[in-house]
Parts: sequence; C-alpha cells; structure tokens
Amino acid sequence: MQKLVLIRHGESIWNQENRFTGWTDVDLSPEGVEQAKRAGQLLLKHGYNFDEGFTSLLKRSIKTLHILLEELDHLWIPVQKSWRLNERFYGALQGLNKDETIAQYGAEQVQKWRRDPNEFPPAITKEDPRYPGHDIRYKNLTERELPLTENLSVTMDRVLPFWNESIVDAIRKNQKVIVCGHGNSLRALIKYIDHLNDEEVTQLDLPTGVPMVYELDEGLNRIRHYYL
Ligand SMILES: O=C(O)[C@@H](CO)OP(=O)(O)O
Repeated sequence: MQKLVLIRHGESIWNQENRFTGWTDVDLSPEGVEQAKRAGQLLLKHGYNFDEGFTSLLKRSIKTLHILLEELDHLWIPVQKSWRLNERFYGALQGLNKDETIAQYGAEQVQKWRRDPNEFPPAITKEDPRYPGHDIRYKNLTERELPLTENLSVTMDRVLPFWNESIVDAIRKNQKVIVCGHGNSLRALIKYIDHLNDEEVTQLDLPTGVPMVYELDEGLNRIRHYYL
C-alpha cells in the first residue's frame, strides 16, 4: 500500500476577495500562510514525511508546499514544479469578482462556468495582458499548450501526462509523495484517480490547506481517501 498526500494551496488574497484567479499569480493571504503551517503541523503530528514534492508554477502553491515542508523540517526534499499542475486557466473571467459576475450573467451561467466539466469560460485573446505567452515562466510551452480558456476536461488533459510520467514514476519508485495544487487541477486529478463521472465531479469542492490522504494499491487504484 502506498500513501499519497494531495493538498490545495492555502487561502489566497483573491480567494479572500472572491475573485476568479486561474493562472493569475496571486499570493497567499495571512490566513493562507496559517493554513499551510497548520497543515505541516498536522502532517508532523501524524508522523508523515516525504521524499518528493510536486507543485505548480504559481506562488500560492509553491509557498504552501514550502511552508508545510518547513514545519516538517523537510525543506531539503526535491520539489518538481510544473505548469501542468497550475490552476485551470479561467480565461476572461480572471480578475472578476464572482458575485459581480453572478449579478451580470446570472447564477446558472456562472455555476456552469465554474463546475460544468465541459463548459468553457469566455476566452481571452493573445493580445490580452493575461495571455500566458507574455509571461517568461511559460516560454517553453508550445502555442497549443498556452491556454486562452480551459474547462475541467481540458485541464485534465494537461494534468494527466504529468501525473502519469512524473508523479506515478516517483510513487512506483517507492517515494513518499506530496502534491500541492489548486482547486481545479486537483479536481481533475481526483476525477481520474477516483473514476468520477461528470456529475460526481461537479459536487467535489476542496477546502484550502487541508491535507488529503490517498491510500493506493499496487496498481495505484484507490483503497480509501480521507482528510487529515
Ligand atoms: O478562481 C479560481 O481559480 C478557482 C479556485 O479558487 O475558483 P472556482 O472555485 O470558481 O473554480
């Protein structure tokens, strides 16, 4: 049996301000920093340690993992960062307040943009300052990989190669792994690991900064999962 820990980053400033975030590189809020510390303390209390960490290219996740590993005195472990674990790219909604967007477009449409795995939020153009092609951290991505908008299905398509190639590889080498990601990149991963259908994944919402333990069998099928 292998244990895998998944954790969504601590609360960000835009979580607090109730804004669509996506790939915007927003920092943790003071509460988010505390959540990351508490997560580390909880893992310590339960005797967890890790050989390898994985996270996105966004500072709210990078910092959460760093703070948590600091609590475990495990800052020395290798951490792989990949754009494939980034939050879902929220297109033209990035930066907008969620309540104001509901007032403008209606609750039903906004809920579809947020949770329907096949609904694309409105796209940006390549001229938009939010286009990741303007950001040097994404300079090695091909034009096809640079998103203008993403739904959960498309997010899943770019998360899974990283899961299958890098994370699974580490688990198979008996490494104890922690993955710090985002609400929707983790929902995509959990949809895959737990074989959730579109309806089931709609109901899934992850809290910020709470470690979720997956116990996996030899074939990396889920035995059980629980929040610490
Ligand atoms: O804004 C976002 O990027 C995400 C996560 O905070 O929001 P939602 O819950 O709407 O997917």
